[in-house]
Order: sequence, then C-alpha cells, then structure tokens
Amino acid sequence: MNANVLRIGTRGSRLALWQAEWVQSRLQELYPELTVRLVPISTQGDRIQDVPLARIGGKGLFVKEIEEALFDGRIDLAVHSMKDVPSVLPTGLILACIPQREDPRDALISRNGRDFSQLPQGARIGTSALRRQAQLLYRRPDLEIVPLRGNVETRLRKMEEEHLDGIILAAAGLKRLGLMRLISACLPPELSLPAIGQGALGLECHQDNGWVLKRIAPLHHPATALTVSAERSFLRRLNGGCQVPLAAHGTLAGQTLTLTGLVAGIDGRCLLKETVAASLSQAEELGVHLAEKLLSKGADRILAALDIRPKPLGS
Ligand SMILES: NCc1[nH]cc(CCC(=O)O)c1CC(=O)O
Repeated sequence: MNANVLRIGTRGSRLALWQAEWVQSRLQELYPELTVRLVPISTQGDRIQDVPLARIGGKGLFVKEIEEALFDGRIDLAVHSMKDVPSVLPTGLILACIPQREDPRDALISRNGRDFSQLPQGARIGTSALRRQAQLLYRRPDLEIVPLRGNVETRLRKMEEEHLDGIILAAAGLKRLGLMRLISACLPPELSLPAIGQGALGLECHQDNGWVLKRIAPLHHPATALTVSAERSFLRRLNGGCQVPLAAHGTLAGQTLTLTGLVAGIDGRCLLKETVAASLSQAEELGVHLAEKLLSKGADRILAALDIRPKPLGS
C-alpha cells in the first residue's frame, strides 16, 4: 500500500463506476494531496446476465470478488450499492461509511409515458426483482411480469427489443446516470416499497485500516446509516436474500425512526406489510421487532414456502 494512493474497488457497470467516481471526487476535494484510483472488478452477478438472480441464488453476487480484493490487498476501499450487500459481512470487513441516500423509490419507465394507473390491461412489465414483481401483481394481477436482467442500459434496450409496456428500475440509478427524463413515474413506497438499502451507497474496508477509516469519515451520513441499519437488521432476522420478495424502508422524523417492512409471495397473492417506530437509538432492535411482528402474522409460512428459514436472534 502506498501512503498517498487510495485504491477504490468497484463493479464495472456504468452505474457502479459513476458511484465510485463520486466517492473519488469527494476524497480528492477533501485531500488534494491524495491520489485516488479506481479498480474495476468483475463480479459473478455482472457475468451471469441471462438468468434471474433468484435462480442463481447465493449471497453477495455483486460484492464477493470485490471483498476478495480487499482481503488480498489489491484495493483499500470498496464502493457498493447497499441493496447489493448481504446482511452479514465477512469477518474483518466493515461498512465504515454510508453517504447520504439518493431517492430510494422505484421508477416506472413506460411506453408513451403512462403512469402506473394508466397501464393497459395485461401490460407487459420488465423486472427480475421478485420484490417488485410481487408488489406489482398484488396491485395489478393482470400484469405480465417479464424477467429482465442486466445493467441499466441493457434493460432500457430490452424494453424496446421485447416490446415491453414498461420496466421498473431504481430512481437512484437513473438519476445518477442523468436519465431522469426517461422516468414516467416514481412509484410511491405504498405501491412499491423499496429494497433494503436502495438508493444508499456503502463504503467497505478492513475494520482496522485506520488510514482509510479516517479519510472516508467526512462522507458518512448518520441519518442514512441509521435507516439502512434498521432495514438490514430486518433482512438479517428474516435471513432474506434475492430469492424472496422482501422490502423495507426506514424514515426519520425528529428523534423517531419509522420502519415499514413487507414479505410477500412471488405471485403477489399474499402480501404482509407492517410499520413500527422507535427512537433513533433503537435502529437494530426495530428491524428485529418488525421482522418478528411479520413472522407472527404469517410471514413464516410465506418464507417456508420459499424454503427460507428465518434466523433466531444470536444464531
Ligand atoms: N443490482 C441492481 C442495482 N443495485 C443498485 C441499483 C440502483 C442504485 C441504488 O439502489 O443505489 C440497482 C439498479 C436497480 O435496482 O434498478
């Protein structure tokens, strides 16, 4: 490691590079004497583009190879989209910094700029996220959900090639890529509750790398970190991943943290949603409380049907 060079590991997609470049620019502004380099790293999630993630399974499809580069010293810092980071990190690594969140909502890009309510009967909507699929079908069981993988540009191209009526992507990704003009409607959380950590970035490094920890500290946004912590605690308690339609989103008002969570069947026929609130200092406990509230109301049966076993505390 060179004391004046900081190497950032990132996926190679345009969105991931934009995110890493944003961190690079902030660090160069803060430390003009520092050289910050980007190290693009291919991940399994990037390489396997033709299969829905739920079928590939496994955790950390978009982070594993980048964490390996942290362990073997090829990089000093990893920049991730928080929604792609599993709820449990490898021992020795920490999410040391979570910058301010971008718009967490899902966005609809539709033919003729139609809003969700204006989608025609039987409209064909592209997404591979089971969370999005379940919530759309819950509201509109007539829709045909078409699996759609790949980076943002690929999904936009497939919308035309496959003559889809619309596609669903994260508003954050579209905003960062300067594609807001394509958005037909941002979906309210009541209609499409965001993915855990959606819109937030996570900066991961060795827990004992004081040199990096000190430099990235000014980028940390405590309010975002609190909401993401509660959302991830919910995910961890349910032992969820991309194979199950889970969603959660936290918001802050004054000293109160409010967390809404959802567990649904893939076809959207059953969907459980609850909202809980607590003081800011209870973020982790709030996520567990919400998960257990949903389990007690039947989420355990939904998860069992998907062969997901929630993790009791301390396990
Ligand atoms: N692997 C997909 C992914 N991971 C993060 C984002 C959006 C950016 C974010 O949530 O910060 C996306 C694209 C999407 O969901 O449309």
